[in-house]
Amino acid sequence: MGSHRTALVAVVRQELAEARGTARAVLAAAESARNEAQRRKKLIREAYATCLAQLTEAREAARQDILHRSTTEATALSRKVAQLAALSAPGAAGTAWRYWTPAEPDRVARPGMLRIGTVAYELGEERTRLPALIPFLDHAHLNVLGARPDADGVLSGVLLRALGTTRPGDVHVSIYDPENLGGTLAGFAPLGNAGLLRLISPGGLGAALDELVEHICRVNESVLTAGYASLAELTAATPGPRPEPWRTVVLLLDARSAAELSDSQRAQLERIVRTGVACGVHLMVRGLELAPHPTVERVSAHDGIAACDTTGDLEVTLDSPPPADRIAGFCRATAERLLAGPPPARLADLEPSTFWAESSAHSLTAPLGDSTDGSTVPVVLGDSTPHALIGGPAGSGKTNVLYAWIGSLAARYGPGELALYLLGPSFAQVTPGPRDPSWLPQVRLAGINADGDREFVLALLRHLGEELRTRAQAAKRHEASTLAGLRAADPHGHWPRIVAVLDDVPLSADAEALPLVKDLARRGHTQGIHLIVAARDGWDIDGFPLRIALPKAQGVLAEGNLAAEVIPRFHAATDNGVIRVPDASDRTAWRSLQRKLWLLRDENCDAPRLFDGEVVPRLPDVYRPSGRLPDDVGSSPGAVLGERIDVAARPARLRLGRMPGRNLAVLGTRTDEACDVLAAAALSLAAQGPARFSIFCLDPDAEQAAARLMAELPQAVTSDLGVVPEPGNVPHYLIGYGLDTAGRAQRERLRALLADGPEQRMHVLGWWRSTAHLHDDLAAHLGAWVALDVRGTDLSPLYPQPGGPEWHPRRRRALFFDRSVHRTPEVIIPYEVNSDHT
Ligand SMILES: Nc1ncnc2c1ncn2[C@@H]1O[C@H](COP(=O)(O)OP(=O)(O)OP(=O)(O)O)[C@@H](O)[C@H]1O
Repeated sequence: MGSHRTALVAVVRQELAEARGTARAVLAAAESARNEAQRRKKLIREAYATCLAQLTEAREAARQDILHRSTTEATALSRKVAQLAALSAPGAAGTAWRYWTPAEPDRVARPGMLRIGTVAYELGEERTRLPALIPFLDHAHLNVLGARPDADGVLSGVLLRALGTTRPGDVHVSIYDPENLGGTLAGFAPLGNAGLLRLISPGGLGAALDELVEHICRVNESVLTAGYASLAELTAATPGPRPEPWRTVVLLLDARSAAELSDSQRAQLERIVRTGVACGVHLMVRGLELAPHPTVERVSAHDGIAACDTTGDLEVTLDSPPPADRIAGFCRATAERLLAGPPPARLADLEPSTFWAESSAHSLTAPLGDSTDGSTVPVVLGDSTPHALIGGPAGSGKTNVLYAWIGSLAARYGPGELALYLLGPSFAQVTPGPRDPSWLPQVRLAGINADGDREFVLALLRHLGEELRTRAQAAKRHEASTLAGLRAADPHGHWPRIVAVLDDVPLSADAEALPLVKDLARRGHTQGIHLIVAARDGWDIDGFPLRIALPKAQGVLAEGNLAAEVIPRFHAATDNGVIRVPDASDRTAWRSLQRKLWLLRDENCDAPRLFDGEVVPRLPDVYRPSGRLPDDVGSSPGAVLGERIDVAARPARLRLGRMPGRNLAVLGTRTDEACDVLAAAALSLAAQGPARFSIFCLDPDAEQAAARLMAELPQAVTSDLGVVPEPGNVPHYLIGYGLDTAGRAQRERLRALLADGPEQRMHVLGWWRSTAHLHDDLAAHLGAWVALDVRGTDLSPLYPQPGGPEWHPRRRRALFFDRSVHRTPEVIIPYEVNSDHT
């Protein structure tokens, strides 16, 4: 029993121990599960916190980015809006009263918007303002409602800006102010002095409205007849002053006076609202609500704040009214200017709406200036007025008239229609210069500083004579009798009208030039060649039917026409009336026009040739030996001696063929020029092919020049004329300096060379200081000479006619005579050869 119990106890114990063990295990598992759950919970918490932080960060970054972008875009947008506002209301239309000055626009400018205040808005941290603009002239009537002082301020501001952005006289104002009888806008009263302002009496409103409606009918009729939809369109298409001024009618009403308006007055007002803007009639109404219409701009103003149709919901802070003294000062000045007449046209006002759009087939028509009413006055160079004479005393503005005319012509007729030859002291600026590379594309030739070079004037006249002959022959071939006919028969030919301008060129006493001018005047116009001559008083010539007289000019206009006596400064009188000439000599204005035309030119258009009598031409590089020379030299190489005084600036050449007398004498005491002539001759001969040179210098003053020439010439040797060089196939030139002092033996050899050399291709090019040492035995073999400071009579031994040629020596000019070519000698400009290398 005891053992049974013991066994039972043991079993129970055993089971209890097992149960305890199981319970412990379950507890341990439960604990570890709890730990795991807690760990997970912690992890989740941490992840949640990280996620939250990241999200916050991302949200902040996105917010900053959006903020930055919106600020940048808003700044750019606001800048653009500000630019747009400045463009829509430039200058006097938009500047604050503190800085305000009136600005007269170009004739072609159209009215823009006008500022009445500002609109504020937030830009980032800042508060910014933009001008609040409303339309007026050509666009809208203005209907201001609200508090009286605010409304009056808006009205006076808009009226002042409208007047200050248009030309004096272009806006007429009528004011109906039944309570204050004009006192409300008293500052504008001075406009009345020039007829620009009218007060409508309290009983006169009906008549005034009737008259406005009639005016609208009349304007409408002429606008529609001309094929336009509005006065603004007609004005834009019509050159000159406005065909009709704008009419601005200010009605200052209050509740009582508004209630007193009769039905017919209200009906007339409605008509004006509907039709006025297209006819330049604008209402400015306070105290009465106009019937809604697209052309009515409504402004409601209270306590310095306004809302208007153009700015919509935006609140406008109104500008304070313009200062009364500013209004009065402006109106006084405008009235005075108007009474003094409109200002003269500017050079830019002579420009056509399209450059180079005209054909010169029948004439050249261009305005020279405007008349006192502001309309431009065209001047015609054509069949009945082919040539013009501009006369007036010194400083009266002749050159200025020429510039105005040239500019006006050049703006209308392109280089295919017009070619200009200009001779006068001021024409350098139409050619390219170091400071301004532009030129006038129609100019073929400009001559300046030619006072001492009548040869240049003659060359130009002869060139025109040549052109006349060429055209006459072409016309004959095509059986045409006028330029228009020739151009029609030969449409691919190049037949521009030619205008030659001679400004202050001494012609009257020139027995050679005058017949050439007369001949051109008589026959030029049929071939499209026109002359414009500007001269001081005392020059008169037949064949110049178009007369332009400057103040105090004598004998220019028809007898009995005293206009020149009475016209003021900068005016010009013609037989048809008085012209106010713009300031065309103003460099900035001229350059601006020239630059525009220059940019229009064709790429093949050559720059004009400039002849400047004070500039010494350099020996062109093509006449210097450099690079590969031709193997063969022609049978009569040409020695280049200087520049010919002609239209094309060609070199004067002396042909040195195998014929007796083909030698050259350079005569005169001006060492530099003599050395330059010899150097140019020798270098240009060397540039044409194989040649030999012997340099023979007897004058110490010329040694340096002789040495320089030696250095530049290939195959040159010095010589003392001890032996006469052997003839050969290659031409041989003996360049002799200061041959006056040659000894007897040298002279003998020289004579032999002069006499027999040329036929064996040996030629002497020699310099003698005077002709005294050129005895007949030498002179007989000198077929050509270049004379510097030698009197004409001293040249008689070398000249076929007794007494020698007529020659008045002057610096850097030489008389060139080649017996086998010239009938009379020609004046040349010796090239400068050595200025750049010493
Ligand atoms: N319409 C004008 N408006 C303004 N200035 C002008 C006008 N016409 C001429 N002038 C000025 O008057 C001055 C003299 O003009 P210009 O040289 O044209 O006279 P001119 O008759 O050719 O003189 P001269 O006979 O001495 O050559 C110049 O300074 C020129 O700028």
